[in-house]
Amino acid sequence: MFFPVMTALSVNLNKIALLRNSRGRDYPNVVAYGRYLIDLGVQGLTVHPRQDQRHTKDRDVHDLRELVAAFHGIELNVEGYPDERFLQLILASRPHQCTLVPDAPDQLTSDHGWDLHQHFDQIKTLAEQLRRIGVRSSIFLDPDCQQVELAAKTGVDRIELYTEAYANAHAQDDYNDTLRQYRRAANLATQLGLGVNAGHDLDLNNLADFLTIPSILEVSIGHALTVESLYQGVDSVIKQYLQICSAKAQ
Ligand SMILES: CC(=O)[C@@H](O)[C@H](O)COP(=O)(O)O
Ligand SMILES: NCC(=O)COP(=O)(O)O
Repeated sequence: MFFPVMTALSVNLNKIALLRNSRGRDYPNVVAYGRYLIDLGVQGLTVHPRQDQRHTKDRDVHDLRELVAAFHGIELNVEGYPDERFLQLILASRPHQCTLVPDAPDQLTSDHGWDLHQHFDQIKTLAEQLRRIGVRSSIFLDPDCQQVELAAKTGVDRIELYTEAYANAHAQDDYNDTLRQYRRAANLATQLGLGVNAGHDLDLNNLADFLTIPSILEVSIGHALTVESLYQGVDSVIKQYLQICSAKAQ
């Protein structure tokens, strides 16, 4: 089984874009902020341009694609529901990774993974389309071994484990059973040849315990990281995340 030396930190810029959008001018500038994060050492940037464009907009994807192209090894991960608009955006911008999320148009935030009993053919077709254009595919998934087995048969490259249930259990200080479920799903995915990412509600308090699962290739973190940066400053917060993500290298 392949275990990464360290987990890549991909910072989700949605909440930076939300702040920008609230005043109708380009401040904070999402690309400048992304550049600042790259200089601090993050390995990736994530955006989730929702159908209503209330956070990151399609334009941001193109601008960030141009930014990361100037940095060797820095990846852009674009997440979203695969409607026609989103797929055209992926085709035009060619990010390193596209994470498909089963969001409804009016969804407040992502709150479930794909049900592959229902959407197997759709995901199989999309995985093939993404492979053809050279974009790594990932799908947002609950930590459910049946879903992981189906995911491996769709041909996707990776899964992103939806971690809200883990984060909630961790906040209650009662997370061992839940974490075991994630560990089982991650181990099975790795055995079946899938890469494993994770995200949603991860934060400085719960990440280290989650990364005791050795196979996590990438975590995408945005909401809590932005709030923590308000309290502690972004330089310090990113430094702490990078320490946690590289702890297994020591
Ligand atoms: C798929 C996922 O968990 C994230 O993309 C998360 O939904 C962040 O998006 P919001 O910032 O819109 O909540
Ligand atoms: N894929 C998860 C993500 O990008 C960020 O989720 P959150 O940290 O904003 O909950």
